[in-house]
Amino acid sequence: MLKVDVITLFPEMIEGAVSHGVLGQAVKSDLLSVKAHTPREFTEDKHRTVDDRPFGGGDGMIMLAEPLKKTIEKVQHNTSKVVYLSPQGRTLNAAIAKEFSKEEHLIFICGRYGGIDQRIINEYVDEELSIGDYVLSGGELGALVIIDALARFIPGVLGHGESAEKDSFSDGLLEQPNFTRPREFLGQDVPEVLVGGNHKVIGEWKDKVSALVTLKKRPDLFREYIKVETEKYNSLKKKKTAAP
Ligand SMILES: CC(C)(C)c1cccc(C(=O)NCC2(NC(=O)c3cccc4nocc34)CCCC2)c1
Repeated sequence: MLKVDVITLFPEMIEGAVSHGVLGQAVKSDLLSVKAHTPREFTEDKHRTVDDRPFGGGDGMIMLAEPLKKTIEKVQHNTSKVVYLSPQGRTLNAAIAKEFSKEEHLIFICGRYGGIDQRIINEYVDEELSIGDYVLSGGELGALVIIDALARFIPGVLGHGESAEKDSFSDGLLEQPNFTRPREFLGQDVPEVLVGGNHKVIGEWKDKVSALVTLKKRPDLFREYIKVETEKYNSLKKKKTAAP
C-alpha cells in the first residue's frame, strides 16, 4: 500500500482534503495512507518557532532547517522518495502521477512563507515538483493535487477493480457535453441521440463530440491524442505483420 507523509505547517488542510470522496474511500479501505506532520511538533522554544529571517536580507521569512530535519527523519525510511513542492520543480502531468503511484513511500514537503532552507533540499529532497506557474501561498495545494492525481492509478481506488487506464477521463480527450434530468431545461433540450438508447450510436456520438471538443478547446491535447493513437495503431499493425 502506498504510504504518503506530508510535512506541512497546516496538517488540517491535508487531513480535511483526504477525508472526502474517492480519496476518503481509498484511505478508509487502506488502499492508500496519507498522514500529515507539522514541524511545529519538533520545536523546543517557547514560541515554537518554525521560520526565521533570511541571510542576505529580503522580505519574507524562510522555514527553519532544524524542525524540518527532525520531521523528515521521523517519517523517512530507506525506500522513501522525498518531494519538495516548489515552483522550481518539473510541472506535474499524468505520467508523473502514474510514476508516483508506483512508489512505496512518498514524503511531500510543503513550503510556506518564502520557502525552506536550501540545505534541507540539498540533503533530503530527491526531486522538486510544481503544479503550475502562478504564485501560491504554500505547497499544500500542490501536495493535494498530486495525491488526488496519483490515487486514481492505484488499483481499486476507482471502484471497478481497474486502475486509471479505464478511468473515463483518461483517454486523453476532453469530455463530451453531459446531461441529466429533466429532458428540457431553460428552453434547451437534451440531444436526441442520448435519449434514443442505441448504445452503438451513442458511443460513436460521444467519441466524435469529445474529439471535436478537444480539437476546438485544447488543440495541444488533440495533437498528443492523435500521436498516441497513431503509435498504438502502428505497433498493432507491426505485431500483426510480425506474427505469422
Ligand atoms: C511560478 C512563479 C509564479 C514564477 C513563482 C516564482 C517564484 C515564487 C513563486 C511562489 O509561488 N512562491 C511561494 C511558494 N510557492 C509554491 O510553493 C508553489 C508555487 C507554484 C507552484 C507550486 N507547486 O507546488 C508548490 C508551488 C514557495 C514557498 C511558499 C509557497 C512562484
